[in-house]
Amino acid sequence: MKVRDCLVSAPGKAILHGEHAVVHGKVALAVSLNRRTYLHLKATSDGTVCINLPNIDTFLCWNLSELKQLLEAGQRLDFDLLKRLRDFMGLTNGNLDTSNMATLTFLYIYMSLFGSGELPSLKVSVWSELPTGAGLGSSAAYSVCLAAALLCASGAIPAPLKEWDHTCRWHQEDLELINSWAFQGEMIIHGNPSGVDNTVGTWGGMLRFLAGKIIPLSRVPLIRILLTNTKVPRSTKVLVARVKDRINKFPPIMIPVLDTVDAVSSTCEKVLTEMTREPITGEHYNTLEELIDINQHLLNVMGVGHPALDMVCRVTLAKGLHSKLTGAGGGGCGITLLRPETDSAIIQSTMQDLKDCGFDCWETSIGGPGFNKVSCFNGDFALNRNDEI
Ligand SMILES: Nc1ncnc2c1ncn2[C@@H]1O[C@H](COP(=O)(O)OP(=O)(O)OP(=O)(O)O)[C@@H](O)[C@H]1O
Ligand SMILES: C[C@@](O)(CCO)CC(=O)[O-]
Ligand SMILES: [Mg+2]
Repeated sequence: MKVRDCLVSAPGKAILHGEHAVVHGKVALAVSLNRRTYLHLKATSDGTVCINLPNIDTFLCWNLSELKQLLEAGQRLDFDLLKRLRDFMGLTNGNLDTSNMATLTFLYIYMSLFGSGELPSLKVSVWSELPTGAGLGSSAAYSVCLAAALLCASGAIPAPLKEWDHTCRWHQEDLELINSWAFQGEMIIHGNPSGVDNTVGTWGGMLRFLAGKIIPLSRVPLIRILLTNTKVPRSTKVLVARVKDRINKFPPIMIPVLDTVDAVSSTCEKVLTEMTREPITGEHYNTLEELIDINQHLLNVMGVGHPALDMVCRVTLAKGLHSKLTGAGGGGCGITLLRPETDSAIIQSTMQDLKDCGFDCWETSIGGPGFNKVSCFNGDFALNRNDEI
């Protein structure tokens, strides 16, 4: 089978409000970041499929003949395939570490998309500017890249259309297909994802997400933030399961907490909208800061805080800045709101204080391009061509 070589990329994300609550049907506000994951897919002819995942030290190859034995003719690909793949990889349920989850996700999407025909020989390399497992949607960016590249290589979606300014775009229905396969990747990595992360990874920009419904927030003010990676490792799957256990244990206590987070997200959305319609005032920023503080406490109540995240809040508050965790929590990253008038000397000294705690810290603004097909190669030559090799 002929497959198209391609290079794709997808952005990471930050959640402003609504992490965890979104898994239980509440609103989340999420935004793409200007740090991305990249995937290069190359057709080969040696009868193997190989993955190079340098961020997680994973370099594996399989013979196509071995993989073919896992496919049952005519069968729809589903959790039976997942089970066969787990057995093939020698995995038990408790054995889903970083490398195994990434590998299983790749094999599942690859086998699902190519399983009804001939398995192609190819090499897939993925590298990322996002910290792995730190709350910035690294799993979703990985899944979106896999879905886009493998769908494109399989011919299930066409190569994206070239635009006048040398960028490429897929049609809405192609993006929906990418998003749905990326969601399956997230299911393997997260267990019970809401879909918000893969949706931001696919469409980019800022959006409101509620029970699978996406409302792009096209008019939002540019907001500067600090992102701080505490470097405390954690797994979204474990944290999502922890919150679920707490909800099951204390429904009358936890359900109102989820409702309150929902109200925080909606109030934040309202303020952001106001900020685009009227002159931005200090009062707008005061409200955004209060919402950040409230939500951070609620996330602690859900059991997804961490002493390192408390430290981020304390260190930044000492400089008058407000922070909350972002993503699944339990470690990983926090976001800090920067006011327009915040002096650059304050920002620099806050960043230094955070670095002195052993954290990584960088300034960014939120928004940014969504998913983009970076380029399509024809052999070693032409960029952005639809030709098959
Ligand atoms: N660059 C990458 N290469 C290969 N696998 C990756 C890469 N980035 C992420 N992954 C996969 O995603 C997993 C991390 O997902 P996890 O959902 O726990 O964290 P996250 O997505 O960074 O944070 P959050 O879900 O809170 O935004 C890793 O264990 C790995 O399996
Ligand atoms: C914790 C969570 O709400 C966000 C992780 O970035 C999980 C999800 O929505 O799938
Ligand atoms: Mg994730």
